Amino acid sequence: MQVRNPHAVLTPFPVQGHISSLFRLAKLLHLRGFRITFVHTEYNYKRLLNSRGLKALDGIPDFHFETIPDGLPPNDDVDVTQDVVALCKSVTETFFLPFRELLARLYDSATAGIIPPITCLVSDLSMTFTTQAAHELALPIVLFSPASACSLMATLHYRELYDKGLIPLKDESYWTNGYLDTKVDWIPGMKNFRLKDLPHFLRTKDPNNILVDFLIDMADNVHKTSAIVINTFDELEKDVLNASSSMLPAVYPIGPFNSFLNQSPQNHLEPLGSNLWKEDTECLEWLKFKEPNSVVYVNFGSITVMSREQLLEFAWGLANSKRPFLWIIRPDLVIGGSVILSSEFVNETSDRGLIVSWCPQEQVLNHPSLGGFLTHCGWNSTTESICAGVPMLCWPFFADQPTNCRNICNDWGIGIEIDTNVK
Ligand SMILES: O=c1ccn([C@@H]2O[C@H](COP(=O)(O)OP(=O)(O)O[C@H]3O[C@H](CO)[C@@H](O)[C@H](O)[C@H]3O)[C@@H](O)[C@H]2O)c(=O)[nH]1
Repeated sequence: MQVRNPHAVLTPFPVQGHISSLFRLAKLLHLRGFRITFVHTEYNYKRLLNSRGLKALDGIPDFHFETIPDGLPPNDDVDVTQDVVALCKSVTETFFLPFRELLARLYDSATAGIIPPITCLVSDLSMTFTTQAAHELALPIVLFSPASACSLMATLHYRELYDKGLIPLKDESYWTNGYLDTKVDWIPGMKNFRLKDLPHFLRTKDPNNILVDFLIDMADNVHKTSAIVINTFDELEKDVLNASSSMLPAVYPIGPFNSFLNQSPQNHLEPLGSNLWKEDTECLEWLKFKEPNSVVYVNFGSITVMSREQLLEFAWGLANSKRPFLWIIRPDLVIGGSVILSSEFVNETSDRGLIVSWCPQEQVLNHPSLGGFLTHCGWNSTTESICAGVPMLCWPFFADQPTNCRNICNDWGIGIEIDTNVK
């Protein structure tokens, strides 16, 4: 009898930071002999082809892509992956049916002997509809957390924050009135945390906030699966992982994925990438001419936005640091459109600063010229920086970033936080 490869269907939440890490897990599974079906939204699939070339997703045996619509109105001018609220709403309301249809098609192909039958689904925690589809079709499902164990644990306690009356916030002055300094010392495995250190979605006055409701649904859904994979490792988050063992289904902290991938022979998978923006590789050439450990690398990930004033603060901070810097400014980083930096700034920094719109971040972080990383503390950036041994200067923007920042600066001692008074 012919033995067929196990077949995993992986479904990321359709934003860059979630796609990046699940894609790495897909590659690791493929290296272990799995057939992979990786499910993108139609929109993101088009973006990948645009950024990486039409052939970039073809030709690797047993590594396949499928697409489902994202349910958002077509818009060639606006990047829909940047509107997290709209995406969450659409995930909840529109993704289930096309996903179930896709599984039915894969089932038919497997029955016809064209592909191996689906062994299991591996889905981002945020894609809760996949659990229902798995149960309806009697398929095993494993959930995947692209964020840290600590952020997951905090999110699992959002309902309790409500029950204790700590959220929603009572008034707008929470930024300045010290309320966010309120101690939260009852979440298992998380010592000395304050409200401001928890994933930032709780900073709302709205009792029916879409994102908070979305996260509470996500937390409830966690208990409907048999296993959770987290892109973290025991030594980094021992306390919270220990605490989670009695609260959650089986937890597998099998990260950091980038490190395991880099240790595996994976040249044949090299052409497969997950960056939705086109990478500028010339910055790697530029880095070659810089002193070891000298360059400040500045990157705020794929979703952070900032005001013109904030951008200018960073610009002049970099200019006044007198250090070489590589700064990634996405075209949509600044609210209200791109900013042309003054000729004064350009003259001051042209011999030691390089600005590009997207880079191969892991290669940059591992370059010997890197000295430090000014980061928004996205979990991928955090783990990539840890693996590369690069200290961090932290400017958390939203989501799980305050939690990561707290761990980086207080528990792990590998970064310092920028005190943000500029809004
Ligand atoms: O120029 C760039 C910028 C980013 N990246 C990659 O893109 C990913 C970005 O991920 P992350 O650092 O986690 O930031 P976000 O894109 O902001 O990710 C979202 O998703 C993460 C995982 O859930 C969360 O931790 C973040 O808070 C959330 O904003 C990383 O793998 C980077 O290496 C590049 O390759 N080149």
